[in-house]
Amino acid sequence: MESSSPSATSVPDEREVRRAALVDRRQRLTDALALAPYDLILYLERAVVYSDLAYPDLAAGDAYRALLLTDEVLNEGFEYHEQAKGSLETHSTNPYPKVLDHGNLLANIKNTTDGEDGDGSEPYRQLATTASVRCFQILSLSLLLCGCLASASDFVEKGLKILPGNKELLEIKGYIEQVARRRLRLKPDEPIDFHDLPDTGAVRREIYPWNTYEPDRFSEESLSFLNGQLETMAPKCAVKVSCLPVLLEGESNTDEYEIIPTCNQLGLFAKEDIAPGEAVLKEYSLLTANNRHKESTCDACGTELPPLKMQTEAVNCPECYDTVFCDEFCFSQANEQYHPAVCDKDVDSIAKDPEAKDVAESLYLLLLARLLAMSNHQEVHPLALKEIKYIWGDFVPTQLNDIDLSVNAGPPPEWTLPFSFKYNIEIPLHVLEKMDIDIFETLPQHDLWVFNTAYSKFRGTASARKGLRDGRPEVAAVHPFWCLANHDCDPNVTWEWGGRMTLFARETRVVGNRPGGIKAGEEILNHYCDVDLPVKDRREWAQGALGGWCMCRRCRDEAAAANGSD
Ligand SMILES: C[S@@+](CC[C@H](N)C(=O)[O-])C[C@H]1O[C@@H](n2cnc3c(N)ncnc32)[C@H](O)[C@@H]1O
Repeated sequence: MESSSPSATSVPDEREVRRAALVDRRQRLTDALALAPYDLILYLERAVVYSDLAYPDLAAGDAYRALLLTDEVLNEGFEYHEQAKGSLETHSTNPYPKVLDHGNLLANIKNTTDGEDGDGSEPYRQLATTASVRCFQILSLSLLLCGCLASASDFVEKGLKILPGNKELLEIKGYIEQVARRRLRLKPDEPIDFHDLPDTGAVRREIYPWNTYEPDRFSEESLSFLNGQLETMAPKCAVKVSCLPVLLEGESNTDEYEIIPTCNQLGLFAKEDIAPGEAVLKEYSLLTANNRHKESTCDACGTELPPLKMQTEAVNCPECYDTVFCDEFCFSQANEQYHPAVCDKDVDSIAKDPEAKDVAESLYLLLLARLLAMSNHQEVHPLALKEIKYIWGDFVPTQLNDIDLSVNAGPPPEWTLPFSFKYNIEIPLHVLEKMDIDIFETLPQHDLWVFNTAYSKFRGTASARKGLRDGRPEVAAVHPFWCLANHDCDPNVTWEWGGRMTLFARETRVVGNRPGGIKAGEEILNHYCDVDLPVKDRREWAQGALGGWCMCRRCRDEAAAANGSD
């Protein structure tokens, strides 16, 4: 009989109890924001909770929304001025809200305003100015913790312009300089060129404890939904659980091992025999993006349009003439699924023709913009849209991400979601504003954690196509069923993306030149890299999409053979 000793019963430790209390407080503040969406103090309070929970990115997101609301309060002509001012006036100015009583802030503000002759110092204006400095403090420290030094530095300077002697801001400025020196490898006396500061970092990639949209991908319900959808696009395939090698970060001595650790994920499997050369899956997706401004691709499916003279079936939207679709089908699908949300709204020029360093980020952002347009037009939460709901997000368990942060260290290696102020916070909100969406009223659909979750799913599943002009990625798309197929360096399919994403059974296999074709029960094995390359190059190429060093049979055999011959 099993006995239960006191140590066997799970007593939550102090850290867990504190964490649960903070998650609970976050929920109460989120509920309060649903009732008072223009209340900048609530945003600041939630930002502090996010900081305490070690989500500096989410803290920065809330502090930025609070900062936008301070602008609304201070500028009478702004769209939400009345609502933001009204909400702020519900808070006391004596004493000030607790969230503003931080370090020397209130004393500094008092000293600065005591010398003034009362001009413009209506209580709510003073409160808004004080709150803006608190926003700059949270923004600069949080962005520093995420590794976004240029934005952190920008916000610290903006805060210091209002309160030049503020001790907390000066301290943060000092930390930014320390980290900048380390990241730029500067000697202590070398000057820092602030234009050189890195501005991308990493944040936690996880299913947030409050995310109720993530399905159990292995449940009967999910699998039967996915298989129902698959019926028309891949009638000979089924989605099933697949046992995959656990991927390592780089080279290891396990290539020769017979048994390696595995994990369960989803994959595509043949239900019936598939002949060599036969189409395995044909998928149409509107979750596409194009980062060239006036480009000749279909706005809906991303197909390259034929030269103008030859266009016979192409359709221009009669309302916003510049938007072109390859045919009536794409035009009607776009109108059903997303186009009215962006039609004639001047969203088109955002993030187009980016600098070389921003090409990939711009495509991910434009995929997010398309998702938001679909969500807005269809009135479905972005994470509930079937185009991304079931997608693999390469999430790291919350417990592994929950580590102490140090201002001098930068983001820990467990944090794997690339992050920048510009692409995760600023531009997505700008896109929504262009779409005439009130970003405050629609917080549940447009909270930063929602954007981060969508980004987690796009990275690792989106495919991109290079432009003919300069070979840079120009068009990207997410095909939620195509991306269920796992990788192998001896693939049994190959793929082609025109208007549809198509998987074909290979005529011959790479290893041993065996005949192609797929037998019922076999897994559909796609390729995420050029399989004609040598093993080391393949592993390096596939690493981004796979999330680690490829451990397929072919890679392990070839690497072990190469090691043996060294
Ligand atoms: C595009 S998804 C493929 C579908 C995914 N297995 C799912 O459950 O939805 C890519 C992810 O699948 C996993 N994967 C694909 N091929 C793999 C392989 N050969 N070995 C290990 N993991 C693989 C990796 O975790 C990768 O990040």
